[in-house]
Amino acid sequence: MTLSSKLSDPRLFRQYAYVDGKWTHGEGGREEAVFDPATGEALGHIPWLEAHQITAAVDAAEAAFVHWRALRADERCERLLAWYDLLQAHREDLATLMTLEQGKPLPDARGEVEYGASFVRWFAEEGKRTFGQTIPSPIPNASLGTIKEPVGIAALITPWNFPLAMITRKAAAAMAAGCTVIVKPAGETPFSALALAELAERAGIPAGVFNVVLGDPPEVSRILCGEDRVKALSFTGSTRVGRLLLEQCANTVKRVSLELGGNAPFIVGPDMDPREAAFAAVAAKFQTAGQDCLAADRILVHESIHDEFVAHFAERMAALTVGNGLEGEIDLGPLIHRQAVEKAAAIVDDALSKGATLVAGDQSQAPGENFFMPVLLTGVTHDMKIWHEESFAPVAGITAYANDDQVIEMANDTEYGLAAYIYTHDIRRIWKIMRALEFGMVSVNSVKMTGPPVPFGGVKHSGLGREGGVTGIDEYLETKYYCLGALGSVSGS
Ligand SMILES: NC(=O)c1ccc[n+]([C@@H]2O[C@H](COP(=O)([O-])OP(=O)(O)OC[C@H]3O[C@@H](n4cnc5c(N)ncnc54)[C@H](O)[C@@H]3O)[C@@H](O)[C@H]2O)c1
Ligand SMILES: N[C@@H](CC=O)C(=O)O
Repeated sequence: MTLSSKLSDPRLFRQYAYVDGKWTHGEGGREEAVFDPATGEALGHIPWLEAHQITAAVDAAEAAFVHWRALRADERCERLLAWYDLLQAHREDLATLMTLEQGKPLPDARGEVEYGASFVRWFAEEGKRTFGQTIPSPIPNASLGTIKEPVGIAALITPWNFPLAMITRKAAAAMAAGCTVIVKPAGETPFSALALAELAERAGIPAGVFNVVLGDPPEVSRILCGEDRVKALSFTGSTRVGRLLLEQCANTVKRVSLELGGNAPFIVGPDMDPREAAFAAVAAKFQTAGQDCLAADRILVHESIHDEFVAHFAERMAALTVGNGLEGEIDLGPLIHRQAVEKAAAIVDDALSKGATLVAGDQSQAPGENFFMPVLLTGVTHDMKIWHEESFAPVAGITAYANDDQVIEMANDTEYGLAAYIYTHDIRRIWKIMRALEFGMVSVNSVKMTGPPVPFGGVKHSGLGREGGVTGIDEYLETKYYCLGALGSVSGS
């Protein structure tokens, strides 16, 4: 059964790049297979564009920028809202495409389509609020002020774990600001990006405004980062690659926003109900099969409730179902590829070799070579990989702590600073710990913490800038100051 036959609208399944409003082959004959991580079967192929074709995408985005920026904000808003409506109308097909290429269970994929679409709607409206300022002038007979203007072409390089929402969270903001975009999705999950392009075209978004290029990642980024005409780079992905891209953008002094890796602590206070906290921790750990920048990587439990918490955590974890995301009632799909499984196994082996205890996790039960059964470790310590590395896998590491000062030090003991969780009902403890944590986002007594109004982003090695919220569009805007002199005497200036 072909992938197209699984869609009610087969034209959403595209196996070409999308440049200047045209579906584009690679002229060098290079291509890459895309696999269903659950079955290992090839879903299709995508071309790798040649260097001159990436440059042609910049040419197209440059030409389109002139007209796109000239539209009124409400005209851009109309087209973005049309795109939003089409994302909603095709949610089922988009979710099916996503589950097939990324592996997440269908309900999670539907949720991501909704999540991704919500950024399009949010920024469609935000684009009408790019207000400037008037400034009381210290200069005689002059009027001063500022105007917000689009930076120009934005290159957007995105990951495979949220293959649709990580694109729309960037592209919608950039396009609402009046910018044109060149998206380079992850090779593991290109079809969600290409379906976005198909629906952008149907929404009346002009050729050259939303482009999707495909190719060898280092080669593509070297071209886009080295292009002086590309004025902004927004990257979501690993800290390792984020560092590379930041360096590559230095010569052209681009606006750079980075959404990088996470290593979230999940802190449980002594006043918490152990069962309630444990069930929340399972949800925070195993979301997206642990392949989530917000996944709870280090679970820090007050010593007074540690053993009860571990028992409830193990009970809830044992009830999780692992399988093909297209099947019903699945909690965890596969990891994205075999290397991810091997990395997860290495993190577990490293922890055990350094004294951790394996409470649960039997890989012999895995239903396929890309699956990794949930693992629960206790006694995790500072010297283990699981403490410092983003596991990006369904591996939970729990350890006990004695007091608030100690848990703050433990939580901050990482180069990452994206998200952290605190579970306690003591308001003084909440305020003390939240203020002391070195993280961009802190969620108290809630696993769910994101959405379009949220300034999403991290500190330390988890990134630069914020996406979403009322500041996300600023990543794609310049502030131009003007001084209108020799106006003759005007009152109040
Ligand atoms: N902070 C956030 O909002 C957020 C959201 C989702 C994922 N992430 C992070 O993304 C990572 C998982 O995604 P991933 O595996 O796709 O990340 P990755 O860094 O391997 O790849 C991300 C993108 O960069 C490209 N890329 C890879 N190597 C490159 C290179 N050498 N030069 C240029 N481009 C290159 C990939 O093709 C992909 O498009 C995790 O670290 C996760 O925490 C962060
Ligand atoms: N779950 C995150 C994506 C990171 O992996 C989000 O909500 O943006």
